[in-house]
Amino acid sequence: MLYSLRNLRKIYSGRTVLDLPELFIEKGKIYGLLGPNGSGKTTLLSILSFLDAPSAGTVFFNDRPVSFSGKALQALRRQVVLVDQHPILFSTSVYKNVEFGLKVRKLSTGKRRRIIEESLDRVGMRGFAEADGRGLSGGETQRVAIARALACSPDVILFDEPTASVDISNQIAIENIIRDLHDDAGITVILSTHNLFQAAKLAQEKIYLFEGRTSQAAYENIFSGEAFSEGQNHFCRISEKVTIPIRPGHRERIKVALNPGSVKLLPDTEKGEGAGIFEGRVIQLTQEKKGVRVLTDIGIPLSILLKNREYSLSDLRVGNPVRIQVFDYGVEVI
Ligand SMILES: Nc1ncnc2c1ncn2[C@@H]1O[C@H](COP(=O)(O)OP(=O)(O)OP(=O)(O)O)[C@@H](O)[C@H]1O
Repeated sequence: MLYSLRNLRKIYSGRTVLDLPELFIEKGKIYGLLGPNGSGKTTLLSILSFLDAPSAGTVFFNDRPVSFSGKALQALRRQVVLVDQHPILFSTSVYKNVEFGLKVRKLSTGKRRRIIEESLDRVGMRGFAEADGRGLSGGETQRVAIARALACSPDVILFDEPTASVDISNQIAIENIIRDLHDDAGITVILSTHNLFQAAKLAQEKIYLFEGRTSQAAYENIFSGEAFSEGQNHFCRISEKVTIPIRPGHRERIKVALNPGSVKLLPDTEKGEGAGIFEGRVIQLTQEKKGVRVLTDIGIPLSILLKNREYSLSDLRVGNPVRIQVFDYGVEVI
């Protein structure tokens, strides 16, 4: 087994944010790590990449217990690399950015050149070798960060939301790169994503996290909140600004899943406030098989699925304002 996690916990200021009695990850597969904001995906990735130690429990890597200190950790960090959600490149050429890890390993100039060119080729960025790393778009930066990771010839690459801040064309390119890493180079990939469709497309195995624990269900838009009633109307308060209508019969703290297909897009002209109506911004647009997924920020990140026709009639753009309505029938208490 590549990873076995036993009784693993991460505790921040007395709060348990990760609680995994048992988790196994096999070699040579692509794993999708799914879960709402704050469910512990990034925390788990930083432990799996040996950048952060668990508060309790044991991580076995290739069947050996990992000690999160000392020299052995350096060797493990070469085998496993994490590509951050917002990678930071140095203010120098793309070439030199990729070269950095290789210089540390004291490889000859010729060997370095070959590895850098190969890595940049794999991500389609060889033409950018002399460009300044700081002048690239989000998607290009992400691709260079992948090349930088690849240059270290790791056995495992972890991605934290690899396509969260890139446009659609880069998203497709990055998904293809990830697929090739697995298919051609046999690298084990673990990627966190909010996007169930992306996980379905890329991953052979899925791990669902909710509030730091693994969960079985593939629900989307999962939130916790307080259920309350006002007369005949029933609500769940998810945050200070976001209260959604729910069906009757619930009290106190509940978990809800909002079906992305039953959230309605309201035209700009339809003004007025009401239960379940929210204003926010478009964060990300993704073409999927069944339609277009719109990630919105309405005070909470909410994913909506629009039919292609509905999308083409709208003028949704990343960064633009959006008005939506949530209905009680689209909210499942789980
Ligand atoms: N350094 C830290 N100190 C205190 N709390 C933290 C720290 N890092 C993470 N947390 C908390 O741990 C929980 C899990 O966070 P984490 O970033 O792992 O979630 P996530 O699933 O990656 O979320 P997102 O999708 O928003 O990135 C959150 O409640 C977060 O506030």
